[in-house]
Amino acid sequence: MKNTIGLYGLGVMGANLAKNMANNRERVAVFNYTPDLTEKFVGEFSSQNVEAHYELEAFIQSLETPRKVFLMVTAGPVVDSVIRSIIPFLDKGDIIMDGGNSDFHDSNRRFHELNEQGIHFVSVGVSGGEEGALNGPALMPSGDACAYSLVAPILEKIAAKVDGKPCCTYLGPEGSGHYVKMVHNGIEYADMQLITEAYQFLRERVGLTVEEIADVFAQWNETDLKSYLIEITADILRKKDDETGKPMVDVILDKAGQKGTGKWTSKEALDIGAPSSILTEAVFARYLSAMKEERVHAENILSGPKAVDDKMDKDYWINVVKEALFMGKICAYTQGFNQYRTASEHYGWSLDLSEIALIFRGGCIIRADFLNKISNAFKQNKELTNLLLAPYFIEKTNRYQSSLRKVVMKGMESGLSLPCFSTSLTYYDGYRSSQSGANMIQAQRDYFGAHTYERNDKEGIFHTNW
Ligand SMILES: NC(=O)C1=CN([C@@H]2O[C@H](COP(=O)(O)OP(=O)(O)OC[C@H]3O[C@@H](n4cnc5c(N)ncnc54)[C@H](OP(=O)(O)O)[C@@H]3O)[C@@H](O)[C@H]2O)C=CC1
Ligand SMILES: O=C(CO)[C@H](O)[C@H](O)COP(=O)(O)O
Repeated sequence: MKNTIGLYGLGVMGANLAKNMANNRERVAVFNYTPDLTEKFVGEFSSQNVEAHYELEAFIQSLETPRKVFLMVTAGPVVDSVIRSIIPFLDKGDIIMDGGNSDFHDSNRRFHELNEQGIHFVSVGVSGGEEGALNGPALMPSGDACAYSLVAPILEKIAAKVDGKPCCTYLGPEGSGHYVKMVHNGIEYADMQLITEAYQFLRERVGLTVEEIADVFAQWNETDLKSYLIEITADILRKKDDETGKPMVDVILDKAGQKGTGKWTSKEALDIGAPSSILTEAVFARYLSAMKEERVHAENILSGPKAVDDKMDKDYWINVVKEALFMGKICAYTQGFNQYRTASEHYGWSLDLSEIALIFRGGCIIRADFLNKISNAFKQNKELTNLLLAPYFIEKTNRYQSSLRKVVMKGMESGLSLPCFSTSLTYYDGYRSSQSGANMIQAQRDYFGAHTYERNDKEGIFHTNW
């Protein structure tokens, strides 16, 4: 009997996706570039639904037609070289899926190049890490809708489920699925940075211990802040280092790494004119964190405000920080979904923002209860220009904006760097201001470069002889 799907790439994600498919009664052929990972996979997982292959041609020929090949390999040129290697064994109508964190520009190109050869290409954004890949990731597929309908039964089966609905929906043409995954990661960066700033404020300004902050996060996870990232933050704060007995978080070097998807989101925001400032500030915060040696040097040279030793009411401030964090998250998700809307218009993709929020409810790193509210907001008003203007978010921001202000002011006053909290507030205040100050910029542009301006009292294009 032929296999229903082929999984190429048995690294961290690919191995677990193959197990997930087999556990869901798909007959999976597996292949890896080097035999070592295939041997490791076969050694740790045995299932009558898995057939391991060490020859590429035999792997492809073991698949029922139209053949469905799922690639889970390192993003970038590797994907192109793998596609080139399997093409000779494929027939017209076969389907290649790419589940890696590929740049959507590459996915657009691959979609069209393969289309010309009669091969369907489905971009599949995958989120959920190692555990999600095994037990149910969030999947963001795009490409040819007919091709998707052929792989949908498998993808929807292996995806996470929330309220019985798979966290997997066809999103749009070309590489739009990888675009959705990219911005998901941009939002992920912002969410992580906001949580980090809440933690820093509670520790350095309010004076809570690591253990107390773990309890605070665990308690927040019982509220409207409930989310995977809040949950794991509580777990992280409880973990002690075996060697020193110190909290794990205190022995980890404060230099953040990154693989690039957050940066791509920001570059793309600049290209299409989406004001994703909080997402971008989170990328810059990682860059600044990576300059550890310079920061250590500067600490002894550059002055800040005098140490403040006012006693802060712990219970009062825990609640203020909670509301500030929720407010920051609302602004960050607003920017991410605004970027989807702008990209959808820019590329002509017709992305359904309500469906994207539904996919994110389970399996993925940014899964959170309040994605239901985001989904409802876009479902109730398809023309919604900005999430901040949806009734639920108007009510929340009206209540929480003053808390974000309090945390930013207290933090700034004491010299605490709060890049995403402060940028959230700046974005919120900027968006709700009918008067922006850009009239001055227009005047300056016209003064030095005769770039012209519009007037607010009559139609037309004007220039002043300054
Ligand atoms: N880890 C995570 O949490 C997530 C990762 N992703 C994305 O999934 C993809 C895979 O990630 P992950 O499983 O973590 O990575 P791993 O490093 O664990 O696995 C990489 C895979 O790519 C293969 N590969 C590398 N170079 C080549 C090549 N030249 N030709 C053929 N195959 C090659 C490797 O095979 P070999 O051993 O032979 O080199 C291996 O199977 C990436 O795009 C990643 O960004 C997406 C979501 C979450
Ligand atoms: O895609 C993911 C989750 O959704 C990966 O975990 C991602 O690689 C994390 O990004 P970075 O390494 O840049 O922090």
